[in-house]
Amino acid sequence: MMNYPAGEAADQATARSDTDSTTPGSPPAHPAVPPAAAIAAQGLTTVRGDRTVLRGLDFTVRAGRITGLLGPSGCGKTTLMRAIVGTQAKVDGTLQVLGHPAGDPTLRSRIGYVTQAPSVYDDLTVRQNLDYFAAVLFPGRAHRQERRTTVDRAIDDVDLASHADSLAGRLSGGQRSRVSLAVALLGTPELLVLDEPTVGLDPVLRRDLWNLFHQIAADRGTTLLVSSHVMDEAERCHRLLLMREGEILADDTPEALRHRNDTATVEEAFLRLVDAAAARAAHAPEEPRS
Ligand SMILES: Nc1ncnc2c1ncn2[C@@H]1O[C@H](COP(=O)(O)OP(=O)(O)OP(=O)(O)O)[C@@H](O)[C@H]1O
Repeated sequence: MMNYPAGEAADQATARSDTDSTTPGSPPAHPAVPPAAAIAAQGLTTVRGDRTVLRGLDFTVRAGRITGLLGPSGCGKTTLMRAIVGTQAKVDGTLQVLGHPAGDPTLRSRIGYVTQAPSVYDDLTVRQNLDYFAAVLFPGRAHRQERRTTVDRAIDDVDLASHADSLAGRLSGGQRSRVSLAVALLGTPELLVLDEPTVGLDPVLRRDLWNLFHQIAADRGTTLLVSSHVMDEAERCHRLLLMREGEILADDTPEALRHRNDTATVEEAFLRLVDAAAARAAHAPEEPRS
């Protein structure tokens, strides 16, 4: 894998510049120049089957930053990501992505989406998989050199040069996930939506992938929205959206979350916010939950 600068120092430096907050109860800060929003949601509600999975979400995701979408299994992270990339039905409210309504056809080439299940062809090699998707993105003989350069770069990005000629079906789970990520990187998307990209990876690979995410954000100006239910990954993000049961509990930097909740870790801050939300719900009038 490419040799990336230490992620955490870079995170802390950039996190310090993201000091405003939309967590309920916190004083609003007013930066001189409001940061651009890559994603803006208002009243975002989604029903799946007979359940309301997202419940009136209001949030923004900043351009050029890494935003972690964290919360327990089943809280609605994948559903929210599907809404953002335009593959989720029954989405109500307002959801603007890169200045367009989510799902707008012009967004297709501007967003890279990596689902939890790797979407690769097992009977093709790593390079053949990437060649195939590159041919869709950059068709024709005129783009031959561009295809080759882009495929080489994507393979290098995810540290699979030594497996470029291996069949995808013979790779480990983590390696197949990285092929999926390489596919998403081919078109140099402005927004990368990554659904639990580090699940099942060993600590060294997880660190290397997070360094890659920071490199992509810093060098290419890409906005990354990365879901995880592993709270220690929270510290690697510039900003966090903490979710629980279809609601956003906090939208802030890791540092501000720890500070405001007077905790040593984001995980403890999250648990405090969960307890506070449960206490509020216990005192609120009964509402029907579908
Ligand atoms: N196809 C579906 N039909 C009906 N309900 C669904 C469907 N897919 C997911 N759900 C429900 O939507 C809720 C949110 O699921 P979602 O996959 O968005 O959660 P998640 O936070 O991504 O979970 P995980 O971390 O386990 O991937 C869950 O209660 C789930 O049961």
